[in-house]
Amino acid sequence: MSRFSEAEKMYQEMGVDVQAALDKLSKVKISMHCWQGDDVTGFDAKELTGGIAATGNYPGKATNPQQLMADIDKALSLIPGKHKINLHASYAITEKKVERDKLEPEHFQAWVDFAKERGLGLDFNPTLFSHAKAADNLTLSSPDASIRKFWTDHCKATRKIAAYFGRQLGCTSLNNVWIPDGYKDIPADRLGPRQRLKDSLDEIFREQYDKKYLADSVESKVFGLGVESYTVGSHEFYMNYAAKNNLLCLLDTGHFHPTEVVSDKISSMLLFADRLALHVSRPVRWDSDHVVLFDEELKEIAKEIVRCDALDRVFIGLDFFDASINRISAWVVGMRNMEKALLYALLLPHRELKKMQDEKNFTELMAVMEECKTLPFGDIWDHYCEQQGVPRGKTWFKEVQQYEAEVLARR
Ligand SMILES: C[C@H](O)[C@H](O)[C@@H](O)C(=O)CO
Ligand SMILES: [Mn+2]
Repeated sequence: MSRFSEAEKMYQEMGVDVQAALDKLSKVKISMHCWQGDDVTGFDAKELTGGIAATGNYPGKATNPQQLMADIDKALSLIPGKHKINLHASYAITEKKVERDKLEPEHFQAWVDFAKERGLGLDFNPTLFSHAKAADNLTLSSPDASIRKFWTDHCKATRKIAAYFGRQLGCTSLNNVWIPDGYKDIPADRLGPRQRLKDSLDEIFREQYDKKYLADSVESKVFGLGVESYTVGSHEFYMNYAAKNNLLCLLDTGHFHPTEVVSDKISSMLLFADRLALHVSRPVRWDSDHVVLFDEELKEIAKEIVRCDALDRVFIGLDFFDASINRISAWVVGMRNMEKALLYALLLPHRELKKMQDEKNFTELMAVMEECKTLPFGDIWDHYCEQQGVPRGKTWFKEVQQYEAEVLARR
């Protein structure tokens, strides 16, 4: 009997249908963020601003579209499943400089072709940072009407581009608005900037697009570097704005107070909205954007999505940028871990566990939950990787090492 068959039998004894779990996982699309490949630099900017920072100086980062695409290809060859690539507007591929408020779908045609050839989806984000007009960390909430107009036009342009992605690829594109706006020190006026942000958003979202192709989300944050005292786009602001305007609320796991967990928010959000978006990251003491590990909170997030039967209602995207390690390895570890967490969650006997909770059988609930932790999960995961034609175990790392020696080290 193979290790997989033995493992499958053990899961069956717990009441879990392994084949059904593998089948469900193979249909999940995770959005892999392009910006891990070049430390959020983009092709139209020089310096990363906006209260976020990529720290480290690992050699071999992508510095042009060809390199970034080649690196994404390498990473995807080591990740099971068919996924999406998450782009920022700063990754437009243009012959001459095109200002961000003038971007059009054609400036992303190379990405559309790239995605089409590989059967991938594309998600999108306006880039309201790393730009002269965002120098003070004031964009959509700026007191300067010309600055607000520039960024409002930019966001409108990105909605049009994302809708184009959705139509071209036959896969809904999520366009997520995140802005760096805030103040370093205690503000004299909290309402004004939020009122201006609300007005800008009303203008951005005025035009209606087919929801089959475009999903709009807004991402909150608790604080950023240099804007420690006040963030205009707070969680309360965006949760209310999204609910009232039928948009998706995007929860970034690094954008809450350190003892707050996104896993506990998912069920509440899904009770009141059709769809939810996530940026899965790993905050270490703050919004540090470390690579996602197969840790307790990641498992808990995956469990909540699965328990709510919401795999088709939650847009799962990754958001981290570690410049201190091999960037392809960072992608592969994060993506494989997100998938591992989903598989782990799909392999739990949720109905039985829920029944124990409802019957106040908390002793057995704890005992069974603990037993589940030592089921031979790794054998099922290895089988899934083989089934999907990617290396299992740590064999993928050798390929990263080889790519580093042959490609990255020569840049
Ligand atoms: C580059 C991303 O859009 C950015 O990380 C944003 O999503 C964020 O999380 C800012 O802290
Ligand atoms: Mn984010």
